[in-house]
Amino acid sequence: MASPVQKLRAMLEDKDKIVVCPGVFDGLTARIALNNGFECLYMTGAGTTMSRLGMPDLGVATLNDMRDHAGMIANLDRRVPLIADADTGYGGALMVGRTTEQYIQAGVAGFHLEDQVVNKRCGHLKNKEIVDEDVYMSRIRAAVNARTKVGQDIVIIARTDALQMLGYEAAISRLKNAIKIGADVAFLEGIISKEQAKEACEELAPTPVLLNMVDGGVTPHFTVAEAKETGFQIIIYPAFALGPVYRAVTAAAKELKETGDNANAVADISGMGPRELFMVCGLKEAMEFDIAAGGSAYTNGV
Ligand SMILES: C[C@](O)(C(=O)O)[C@H](CC(=O)O)C(=O)O
Repeated sequence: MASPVQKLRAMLEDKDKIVVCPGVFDGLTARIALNNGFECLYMTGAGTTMSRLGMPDLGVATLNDMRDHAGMIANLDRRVPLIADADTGYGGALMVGRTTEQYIQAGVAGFHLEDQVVNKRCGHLKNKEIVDEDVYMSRIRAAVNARTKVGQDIVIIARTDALQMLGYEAAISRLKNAIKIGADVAFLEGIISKEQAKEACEELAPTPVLLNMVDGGVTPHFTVAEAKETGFQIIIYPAFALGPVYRAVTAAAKELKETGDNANAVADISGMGPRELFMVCGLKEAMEFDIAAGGSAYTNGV
């Protein structure tokens, strides 16, 4: 069986293909995306920071938070590659190397590293700060060298946040230089127009380019078909699950608080008791595994 990273590389080699990655932020949202047949997942750092730490995307999550979360998600279904956010790499070159090794060991197929200061923020917020290009290059080089050192593959996605502060030319130049030293995919954060998107894909070709589809951020809305037509080869949706979960849980909270009942919220999942919900997270396979190993706890069901 091809490894997750081999699968991701094969998808990227197909120039007629766009890899669609719903953003997941925990085991349940990952399971829902997997059960709906997506061929690649994206672990959002913003969502991880919010769900795991209850904090905004301001560089609060550490390597340990991110690696543990990514490892859990990547191993739910080893047939489906995971692209995971690795922010700034969490420190100097040595730390970026360690991050790379640990993401590889965790089973992550691809990850992105950016040029914001370690005290970073979501790429769609104002007043970002970036590091000098030589520091950024040392991050990318550290990732490339760590990959070589462990002798196992991972797709390195170079992200630049330089567009907001330095402008288009400087941002593209950073991405080109990152590619020259071994990055596999380019990620221009905070694209502000469809024209800019097209120009970037053309200038960076044949390197695959990733589109970060943050609705409500600075980038205009693209459908998958439009992104493909523009020349992107990966599209990530960081808020794919965050928005729906926020809305649904807020409605349920209001209902229970205001009416003293949760009838509407329950009606939304009618027919789903605990057993059906656990099915979403592999109940059937877990029981089958136990039975196949000779266990008797689940032979009569649950
Ligand atoms: C892609 C991103 O790094 C993420 O954490 O998912 C964020 C997305 C977001 O905050 O909505 C980003 O910086 O664009």
